Amino acid sequence: MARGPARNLLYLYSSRDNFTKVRAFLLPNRFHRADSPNPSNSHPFLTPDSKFCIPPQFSPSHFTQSLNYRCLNFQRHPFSTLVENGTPNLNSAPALESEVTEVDSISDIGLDENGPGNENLEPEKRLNFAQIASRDPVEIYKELRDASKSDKQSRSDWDLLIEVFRGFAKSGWASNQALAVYIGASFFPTAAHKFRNFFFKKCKIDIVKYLVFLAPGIEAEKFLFPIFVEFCLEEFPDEIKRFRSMVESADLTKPHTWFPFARAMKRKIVYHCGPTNSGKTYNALQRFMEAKKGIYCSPLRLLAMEVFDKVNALGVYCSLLTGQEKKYVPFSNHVACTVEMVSVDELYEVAVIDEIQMMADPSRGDAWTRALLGLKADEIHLCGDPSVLNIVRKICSETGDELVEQRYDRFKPLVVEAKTLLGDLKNVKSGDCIVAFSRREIFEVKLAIEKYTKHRCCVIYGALPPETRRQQANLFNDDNNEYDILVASDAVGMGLNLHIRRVVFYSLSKYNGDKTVPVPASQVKQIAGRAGRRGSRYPEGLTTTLHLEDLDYLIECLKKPFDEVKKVGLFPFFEQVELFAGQFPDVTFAQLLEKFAENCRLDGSYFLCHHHHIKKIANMLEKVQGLSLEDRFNFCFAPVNIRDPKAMYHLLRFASSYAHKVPVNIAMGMPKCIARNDSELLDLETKHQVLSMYLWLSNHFEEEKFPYVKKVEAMAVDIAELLGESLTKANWKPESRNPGKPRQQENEGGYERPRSLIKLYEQKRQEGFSAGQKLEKYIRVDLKLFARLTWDAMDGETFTMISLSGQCQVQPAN
Ligand SMILES: Nc1ncnc2c1ncn2[C@@H]1O[C@H](COP(=O)(O)OP(=O)(O)OP(=O)(O)O)[C@@H](O)[C@H]1O
Repeated sequence: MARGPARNLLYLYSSRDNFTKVRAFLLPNRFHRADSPNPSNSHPFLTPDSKFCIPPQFSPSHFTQSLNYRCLNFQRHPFSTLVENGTPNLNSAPALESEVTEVDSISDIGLDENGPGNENLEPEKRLNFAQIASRDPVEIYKELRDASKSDKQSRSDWDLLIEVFRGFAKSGWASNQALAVYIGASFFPTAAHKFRNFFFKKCKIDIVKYLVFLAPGIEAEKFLFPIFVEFCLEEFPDEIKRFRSMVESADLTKPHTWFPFARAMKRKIVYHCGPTNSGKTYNALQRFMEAKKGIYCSPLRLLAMEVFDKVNALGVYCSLLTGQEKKYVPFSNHVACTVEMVSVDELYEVAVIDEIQMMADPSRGDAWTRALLGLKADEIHLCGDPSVLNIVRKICSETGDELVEQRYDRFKPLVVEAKTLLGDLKNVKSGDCIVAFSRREIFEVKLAIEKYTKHRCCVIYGALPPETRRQQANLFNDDNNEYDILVASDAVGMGLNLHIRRVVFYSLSKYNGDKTVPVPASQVKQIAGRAGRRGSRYPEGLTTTLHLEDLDYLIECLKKPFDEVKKVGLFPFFEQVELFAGQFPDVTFAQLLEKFAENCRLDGSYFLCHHHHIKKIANMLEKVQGLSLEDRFNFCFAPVNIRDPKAMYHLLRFASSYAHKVPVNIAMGMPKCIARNDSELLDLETKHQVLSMYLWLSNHFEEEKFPYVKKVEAMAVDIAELLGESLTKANWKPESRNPGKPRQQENEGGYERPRSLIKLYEQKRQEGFSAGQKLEKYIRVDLKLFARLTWDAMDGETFTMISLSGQCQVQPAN
């Protein structure tokens, strides 16, 4: 007999009138609140593409539907037409295997070699299958349970019955349905096996005949399933309870219900939707500054710092809060923060969430989702491209917030220069930003430009501290110096106000940690869009590629509409992980995260953010004794480059000191002078990252455990300055952080002139074109407009410019 909750479960389930209650009982949401909209309508499991996928048609009432369905079938196909002369039509049954296997004890069942079939019974004793089909499965189960032994079966029926149960045990459908009553997929085969043994020992002739009539397949599975559920509820209460606790503790469904206070508010969401350089953030910040109390949430420290400076300069007191720094400005009611630091406890009049499309970021998306769902603000301004507009609409309909959409267009046109740099960096011009997707390439390009032209280059890439990036940006923006070219990584796409005339893509593919892939169109747009920013001296923004071959891809990316995002990121809070950890007391933290990812339930609009880097840190910290689960969780989010062994070593050291309750010291020598070569530069970068990590930890753990904050801050400022100076003077060949990665062939100067045009010419010559002959190429600009791009294969003089604002401008060679 089932005990405790399982007994209740059985009781509720057993009463067919109580399906709604069963549903509420079976499928509670841990985060469900009484005031959440329509709790009983919530779907218990995932959408079809989630891990725990219960087909949408499933609900406990499906059992009744299933019965009705069978009855309906009978009505449509009268029993007499299916069973001629009382003989069920078994033609559709699959051929039986000759062997009879897996029967525990054949002597336990009554086997009658010449036993009666329905056709052999007197007409009045013939079985009414429609009646059997509509019987309450609870009653059938009870009847079986209470039977002392099984009725005698014919050999052929028995063989077919074995097949039916074999099919049931292997049924993906049944296994999936069983999840809803907390029979896990790994336990399902055992449960199905025991159910079969139970059935064989107790089976009644009418049920057997009906199953034989249904034959192996989905109909038989649907008939058996509710009986199986009754069996499981009584036989496996502990397994069910265990699996249910595990599933519930990994429940990430209905994330909007996690923020009851935000749900209690009627928020107004304003979506500023448009391409880069269209004034979205500017307008949102106007509202932010007008408000009595406001918060600006930034994707980058750098951008938070920019807003902090700008807003204070305009006379609105504003504090700064990032993972690494807390700058409190007295009397301030405004704060500029990084999105991960946003408070969902404070009440604000206006909140701005910048780059809202980053909700879909595979590793950081959860921070944007949390801000959108959880911010307690009367007005929330979202700035971003249109890719997440639909999903924001959906979220607003769930949260009950009002959504206002504001559309924007670029201030200045973005124009593609079809001439390209013809593969030669000597063709760079003042105001160019050359975009390369690796640190190594960035330095190669800088070296080549400075060697072969009169231009000087500033450099911006992700591993540089925000202060250094700003210093380089200022150097580039300032007309009164020789630094008129910017060489940058994709880090240039966000957060800096740069006076770029033309964005030139050095390449349009990048290494993603695994292989080299094309740069996604949305990123290409974002980067190209930096050209011709409002306020800069250039009347329009230009973009092009170094190589002619890359031009098509650039144009394709620019004209491609934004892909609609279908899912946005989520990640469990510590409390959720802690609850889940209760189910697995003996596993490591990395294994725990893995198990959480395997078992968590998500609604269809959400995905679980990547946790590879977290797992890597968790594995490294495994040998550190004395850290609580919460400590481990927090250490795993520290900003560290997991591919940098020195930085990882320092993190391990910090965690060990923390665990041993000794003050965490920085123990790192300060460099005396600027970097003279690439390895010294790399060392400066790493040192700054370690300092930054120390500051981050001091803000996320008890401060007294990190007593050297002031010293570390001063060191970080010094290193950022050294980095800036080093970059200004850098003229060496780059080294790779990743020596294993194959490098492109280099020549003496560290840069080989790309051969695209030469290759093209050679190829065309072989195809029969004579020198000077015009080649023609048609490039599709938008759905209707085609621009004819013509260039001279010999001299590369003629060029065409294609406007993507809908107009085609063909310009003569200059
Ligand atoms: N009404 C305005 N008056 C003066 N300057 C403006 C105005 N609107 C925008 N700007 C300036 O234009 C530039 C681009 O604006 P903004 O940063 O708001 O664009 P955006 O659409 O948010 O682009 P991104 O997504 O690239 O940040 C900024 O330097 C901003 O200060």
